[in-house]
Amino acid sequence: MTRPSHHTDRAPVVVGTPGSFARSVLDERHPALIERVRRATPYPPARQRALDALLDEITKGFIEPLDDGEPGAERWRDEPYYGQRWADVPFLWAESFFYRRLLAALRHFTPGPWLGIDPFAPFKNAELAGAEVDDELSALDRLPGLTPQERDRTLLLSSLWGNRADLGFQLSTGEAGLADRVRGLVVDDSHTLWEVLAAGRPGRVCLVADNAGPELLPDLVLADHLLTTGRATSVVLHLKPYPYYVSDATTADTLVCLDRLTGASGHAAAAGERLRQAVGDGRLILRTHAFSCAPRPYDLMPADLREDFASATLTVMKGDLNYRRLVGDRHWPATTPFAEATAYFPGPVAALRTLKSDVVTGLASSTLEELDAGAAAWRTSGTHALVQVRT
Ligand SMILES: O=P(O)(O)OC[C@@]1(O)O[C@H](CO)[C@@H](O)[C@@H]1O
Repeated sequence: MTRPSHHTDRAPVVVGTPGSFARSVLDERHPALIERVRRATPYPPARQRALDALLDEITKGFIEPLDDGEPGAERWRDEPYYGQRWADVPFLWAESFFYRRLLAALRHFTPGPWLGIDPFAPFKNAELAGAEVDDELSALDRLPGLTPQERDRTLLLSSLWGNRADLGFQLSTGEAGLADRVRGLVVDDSHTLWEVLAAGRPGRVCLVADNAGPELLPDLVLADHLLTTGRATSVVLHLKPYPYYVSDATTADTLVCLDRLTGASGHAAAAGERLRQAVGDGRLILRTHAFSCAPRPYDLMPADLREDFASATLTVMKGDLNYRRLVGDRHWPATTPFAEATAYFPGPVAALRTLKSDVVTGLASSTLEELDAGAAAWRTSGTHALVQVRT
């Protein structure tokens, strides 16, 4: 049985009525994703029929549990939402279970020819192969010309903004929307982030990754920077144990990114070599925990994960989903202090996130007023970002 969240006084975001952001994810992104997945990989008839059934269920039906024979089904057995309409359950739970059902439909966990095949790999690979990535990697050669402070800021912000373009997001906004983003930070606690790292050195940093490819590359370069500047003696990179939310980074994606770095030139290649070495001598630790794909907020994390975060000088949470899980996917007033929403967290924690869903905390009331008076979709369009730190 799951223990209750610390945040039960705040209502969770449910998928809800048409017109809400959460509902658009279920009504538009998930059906579109099923179509993309089936176009990207030639699945056999039985898998195609399983995808048809899933599409039918999410658009017209009620939530069905995983088959008893599905590997890991016991983890999902006691959930309270089976038999309900997809629109009536918490958004966090619905999305997570959708990805688990998609993998079940494709036999991702079943011994046989489709075991371990990542249905999102074609999208992730295409993104990583893009010329834009070459440009971003060669831009790293300008780092030596910067002051140490400018270097810190550049690498932190490139990791932050790397989160703007996850593949799930592109499904409904299109490439054009990505080009003209305004780079607006709604909260910038980056000075506190560097202070926490300076005060805690030599220490271990947990970096909870989000997306693969163009986000993971700057995350890895940041990890290298933390190691080479002595801010971290080791970096624990938390990855997803299986494909999730389209573009989330797995161990396989990390290895591909390391190759992409070492295959480049200049600073990128040197960082790639150092990171390979760091994996080899235990200073860059790749970790996957089942809870990383759980449909739950972090306040319900299991003891071993809590200990991991407690032992770190700083835990850095990347991306929108990690943010939703960190503060609970709940209806917080946007001016609720970030420290209040994350009070349960076992150590200092930082969020690096572009805003791609309704939940936000820690805004100054003047900032909130300004945002509400401007572009309607500032919470969900990825045009804004934040660096928040709780010491
Ligand atoms: O965690 P990420 O990659 O930054 O964002 C995940 C995301 O695209 O998925 C959800 C909707 O599908 C939203 O929370 C968010 O927009």
